[in-house]
Amino acid sequence: MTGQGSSSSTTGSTESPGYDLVVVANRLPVDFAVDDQGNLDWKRSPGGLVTALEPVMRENDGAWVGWSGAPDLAHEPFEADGMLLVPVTLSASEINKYYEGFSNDTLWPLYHDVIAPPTYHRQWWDAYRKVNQRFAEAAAAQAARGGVVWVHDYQLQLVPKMLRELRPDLRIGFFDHIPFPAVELFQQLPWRKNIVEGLLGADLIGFQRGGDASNFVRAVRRLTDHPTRGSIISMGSDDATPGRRVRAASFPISIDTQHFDELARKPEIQARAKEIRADLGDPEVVMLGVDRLDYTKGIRHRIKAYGEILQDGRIDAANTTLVQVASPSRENVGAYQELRQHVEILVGRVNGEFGELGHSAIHYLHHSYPPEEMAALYLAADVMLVTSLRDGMNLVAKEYIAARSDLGGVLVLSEFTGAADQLAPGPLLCNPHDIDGMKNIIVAAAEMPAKEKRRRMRNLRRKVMGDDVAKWSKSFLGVLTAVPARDTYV
Ligand SMILES: O=P(O)(O)OC[C@H]1O[C@H](O[C@H]2O[C@H](CO)[C@@H](O)[C@H](O)[C@H]2O)[C@H](O)[C@@H](O)[C@@H]1O
Ligand SMILES: O=c1ccn([C@@H]2O[C@H](COP(=O)(O)OP(=O)(O)O)[C@@H](O)[C@H]2O)c(=O)[nH]1
Repeated sequence: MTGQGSSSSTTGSTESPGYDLVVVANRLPVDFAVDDQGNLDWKRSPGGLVTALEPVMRENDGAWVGWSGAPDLAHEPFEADGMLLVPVTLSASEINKYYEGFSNDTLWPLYHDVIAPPTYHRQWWDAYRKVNQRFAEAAAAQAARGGVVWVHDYQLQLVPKMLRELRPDLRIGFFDHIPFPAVELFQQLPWRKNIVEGLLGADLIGFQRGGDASNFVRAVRRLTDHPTRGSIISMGSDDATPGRRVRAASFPISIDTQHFDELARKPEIQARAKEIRADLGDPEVVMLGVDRLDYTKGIRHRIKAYGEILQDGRIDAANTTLVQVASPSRENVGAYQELRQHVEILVGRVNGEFGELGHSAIHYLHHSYPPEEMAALYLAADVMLVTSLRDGMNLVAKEYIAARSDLGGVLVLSEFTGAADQLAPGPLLCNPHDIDGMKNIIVAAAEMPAKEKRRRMRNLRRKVMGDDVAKWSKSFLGVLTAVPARDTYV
């Protein structure tokens, strides 16, 4: 299916067959399922990226290229909610090598400060290249002449260069949702130069934090001969491509703030929050952690600190409860399997020691919840614990703030999140590696007077409520579309 380019769109391309705006991300914004008749069915998946891009996709003539999430699932492009969805098929072996392997067992740990040791396998790299090429070809086939293609995240870092080789007329943006590591760590990667050159195929490379953008520019300086000036990298011309400039800058992502604010004001969500507290036995203090079960999130450090606080008698398990949502994630990757074991042993130990009949010290939930339940959990929680060892942004922290129009609740936030760069001062900042320090902060949060909570939450809401995700996508695309359109078309 081919859309009609529209010259009135914000991406401002010329009339030509194809889509003015093409988003390329590892996952499509839908979940596939087999219906009662055995037919393939899909429903929207409520991810942050969908919310962020939906308004621009609707305003423009948008196509979204991504993987369905299942092996060997071949599906024709189809229309959904005013955009074209273009499924990219991955075999079971490619999921193993490209997604679980290179993306989540090589790049993910390397980019998160080697919290877990990255694994370097040449076969995984081959699969990564091959799959990136497939995504680039799918995007090249959909984009209108002079159109805008926005590539997302570490799974697809080679796509910008591959796409530019196929379609030099395009304006190409890339956004990195996770940290970009210091060059001293990045240099471990045997294919470090290919990754840097892959990204430099873009006109604009966005990062969550200024520090990530600087790390990337340092990697460019160390690993290539491209001249740099501040955040601008000059790419020389060759026979096939004219010279151009690449900009690396920070564009911190946000959430649909209004949606979370409105959800949390609904009487049924407020009633659900009360019900959650009642189900927990109406403790004086409810603490909450919500994370994918990922070793970057500092779940073990948090539970260790909490257990020690109970052990020290600084908080009484009889009137305090920790609810820990640990949603299943990347379950075929060894480091995630090990983490699950460690966390569950730790939870069992703390509960065995400090739980009573009818009252657990920790309520551990290995599930995923819809946004309505998330909003109710946020409202039910006196203290929100975000203790990541490293995190690109952490949207949970922002959602908690957006949900607390009652100005109740305290946010404990790790220094090592992108969110901390934006929100401090306001949250109680912690270093999750410093267990004693974190214990003091958790106790201070639990005991904080209501007046101080209100003052902090008011400040935090001032920062978060005016900075929603539509603003994020508009600001990135604003800079990208300011890049002059190129006439070359192959
Ligand atoms: O697709 P999965 O492998 O199941 O993983 C889920 C997503 O996790 C990562 O999220 C990151 O992006 C967030 C929004 O920018 C940010 O707040 C967070 O700190 C990051 O970890 C990943 O980057 C996505 O590609 C995954 O889809
Ligand atoms: O059971 C769950 C757990 C998490 N989330 C959502 O997943 C996102 C997590 O984003 P974050 O940036 O905090 O971390 P990531 O998992 O992307 O690394 C947030 O929007 C949460 O509301 C959810 O919908 N249900």
